[in-house]
Amino acid sequence: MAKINFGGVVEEVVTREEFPLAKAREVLKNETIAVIGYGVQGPGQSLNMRDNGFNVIVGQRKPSKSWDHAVQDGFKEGENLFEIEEALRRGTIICYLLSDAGQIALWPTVSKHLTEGKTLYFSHGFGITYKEQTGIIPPKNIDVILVAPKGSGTSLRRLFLDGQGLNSSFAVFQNASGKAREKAVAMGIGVGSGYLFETDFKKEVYSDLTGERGTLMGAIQGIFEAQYNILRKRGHTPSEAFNETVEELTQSLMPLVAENGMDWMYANCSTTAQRGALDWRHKFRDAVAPVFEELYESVATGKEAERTIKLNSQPDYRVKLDQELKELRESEMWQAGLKVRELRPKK
Ligand SMILES: NC(=O)c1ccc[n+]([C@@H]2O[C@H](COP(=O)([O-])OP(=O)(O)OC[C@H]3O[C@@H](n4cnc5c(N)ncnc54)[C@H](O)[C@@H]3O)[C@@H](O)[C@H]2O)c1
Ligand SMILES: CC(C)(O)[C@@H](O)C(=O)O
Ligand SMILES: [Mg+2]
Ligand SMILES: [Mg+2]
Repeated sequence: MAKINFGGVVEEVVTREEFPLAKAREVLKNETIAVIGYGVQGPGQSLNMRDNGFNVIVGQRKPSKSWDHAVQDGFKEGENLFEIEEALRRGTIICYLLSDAGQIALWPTVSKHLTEGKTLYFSHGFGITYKEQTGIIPPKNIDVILVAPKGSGTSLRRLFLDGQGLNSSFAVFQNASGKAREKAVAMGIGVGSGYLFETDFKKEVYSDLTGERGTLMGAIQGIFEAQYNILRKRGHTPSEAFNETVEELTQSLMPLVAENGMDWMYANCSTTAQRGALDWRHKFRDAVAPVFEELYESVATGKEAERTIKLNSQPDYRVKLDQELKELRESEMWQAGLKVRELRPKK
């Protein structure tokens, strides 16, 4: 493990240099890796592992859109694409990549196939951490590991095809074989991680749920809306409000942050902008800090898990989610965004 100083705190990470793909292939050479579920992570992880030379099979309900998606991606029925139970029977490493709510429904089926020597793999600490609510309690005589790519399965695949890699966390919950850690790291390299940092199942799920409800997805939309609304209320046009709220951020400023940090982005803006941003950041931080306290508490007490399980286990959960996404898409702000995107000059 490489020791890296992250802002004054030394942590150990696994890089591709010290754990090359050839080593990962050697560790997993006798394994049949069964990816159960072909939603967002399923395609990204299984295609990267397949391209990396691992023995991957996909298990998916048939007929379903996800089954057709797997066929389009080159998986062949009876060869490396099976109905879920058949994939569970064949797999030695079971990658449980159904939705977190879906994992509860299928657990009685999955657990039947978790015989001694097999490995259960997750990409989220959800099922294990909230076991009182999920009922996911694996048998003691198997390895239970986690590799959680820190980003969308779509980005995992895109970055892999670009020759880069998304960072992932990894963790071991049960080490029946004595080799669980090595297997987890090998899987992390196999799915195309850039580097891997160690965590445990609880920390993974607490940070992940906080992040996606917070700055990564929930808070960012909330802040966009608040700023867009005030600009519109004060007489600005939709195009001006959208450009000043979203387009400039994604097209001009965030790429600079990604490249070289916030101070560098600030330094590439006017001194007027720097003065204002450096003053106002404190007020925004203090205003949202109590919301983040509430959010973390909701995650830690299991309230977020309870709500997710309850709503995403209903038969029409997909219809309802799609309806809410449609409302977002059809809001004035994002309709303005659609037009702004169309006006971007093409290469
Ligand atoms: N989406 C991401 O990019 C992402 C990133 C990191 C980690 N994760 C984690 O990876 C896991 C998989 O997430 P995802 O977003 O790919 O899942 P998803 O919501 O896209 O669902 C995956 C598949 O589960 C199937 N499914 C749902 N309920 C089912 C049921 N009852 N029986 C059989 N099949 C069912 C769906 O048809 C779908 O093909 C989750 O634990 C998630 O938290 C996801
Ligand atoms: C891609 C995310 C938000 O990082 C993941 O955590 C998810 O749940 O989809
Ligand atoms: Mg998540
Ligand atoms: Mg995440």
